[in-house]
Amino acid sequence: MNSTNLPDIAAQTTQQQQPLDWVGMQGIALPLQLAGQRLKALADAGVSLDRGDVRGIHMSRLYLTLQQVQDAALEPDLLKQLLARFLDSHHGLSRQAYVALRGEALLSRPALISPLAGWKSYPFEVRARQDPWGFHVELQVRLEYSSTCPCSAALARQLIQQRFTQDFADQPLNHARLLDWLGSTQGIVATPHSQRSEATLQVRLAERAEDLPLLAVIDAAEQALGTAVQTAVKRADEQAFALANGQNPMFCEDAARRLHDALLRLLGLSAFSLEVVHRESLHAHDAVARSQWNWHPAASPGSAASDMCQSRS
Ligand SMILES: Nc1nc2c(ncn2[C@@H]2O[C@H](COP(=O)(O)OP(=O)(O)OP(=O)(O)O)[C@@H](O)[C@H]2O)c(=O)[nH]1
Repeated sequence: MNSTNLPDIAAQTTQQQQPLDWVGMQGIALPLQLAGQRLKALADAGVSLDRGDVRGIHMSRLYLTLQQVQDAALEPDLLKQLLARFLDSHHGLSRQAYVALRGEALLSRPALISPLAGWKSYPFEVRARQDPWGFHVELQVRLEYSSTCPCSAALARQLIQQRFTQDFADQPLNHARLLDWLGSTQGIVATPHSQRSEATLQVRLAERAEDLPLLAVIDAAEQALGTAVQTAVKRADEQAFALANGQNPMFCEDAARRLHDALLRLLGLSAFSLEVVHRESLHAHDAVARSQWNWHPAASPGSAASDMCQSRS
């Protein structure tokens, strides 16, 4: 039996006359090539159904077209071609096409001091949309870092000062004794708390961006934060990490501002939105800060262009 003998429900018309914003499939398993690796990903693919009288879209056409992304490095141009094919396969039915690809990029990260390295996983999502107003790509990535509470650090320093006053009251300062004291738990009587923290960065690419800036965004963010979680760690690396944390205490507000500045300096973006979550060890709840630049929905006519025109202030 060939397909012309099979009932085609999608081709039927419907009385309801209701166009739909998004119709498609979610959670399609797919290999991807990104950051020089072949990754396991999940994809959502869809189109608008602008003909209110048409019963259904052609799911299989989107599914089969999607298979083409596995053969080349994931770049904006590949996504643009993919969405153009989605629309070609739904000519007369759809004016908007969407794809979202989620996975985890495994990147090798060096130790702070020792000549070692290890792997770190960065969950990411790439979202692309083609509509009558243009082509839009967004990249989202999540990364982890350590944040030491600046208030706790100041409170700990105060306790250390008080202990010093107590232990050395009315005594001439003796270098050797002071050195011993500093190296003892007696001396450093209190330590600040720090916590594993998480930043989620969403960036919208400028119209003519040629690459997906996954590595650039991660590197800029980790540099701005200064205390990204580590992979391979020997004692020398842990000591360097302790120094980095001590020199770099931050509230969630500090982390959000640093990331905002870092993303503003990255070229090739037309907008971004970020959130930091400090999973507090002082509290049972999280401290959270958000920031954004130009991050309004780019679905309306002219908004993508106005994204491009706004100055980075
Ligand atoms: N539109 C639509 N299709 C669905 C849904 N759930 C499952 N499908 C199935 O997806 C399959 C593929 O649909 P089509 O792409 O229209 O398949 P086809 O008619 O053989 O392919 P074309 O000839 O290219 O249209 C069909 O067997 C549908 O029944 C749904 O909710 N909506």
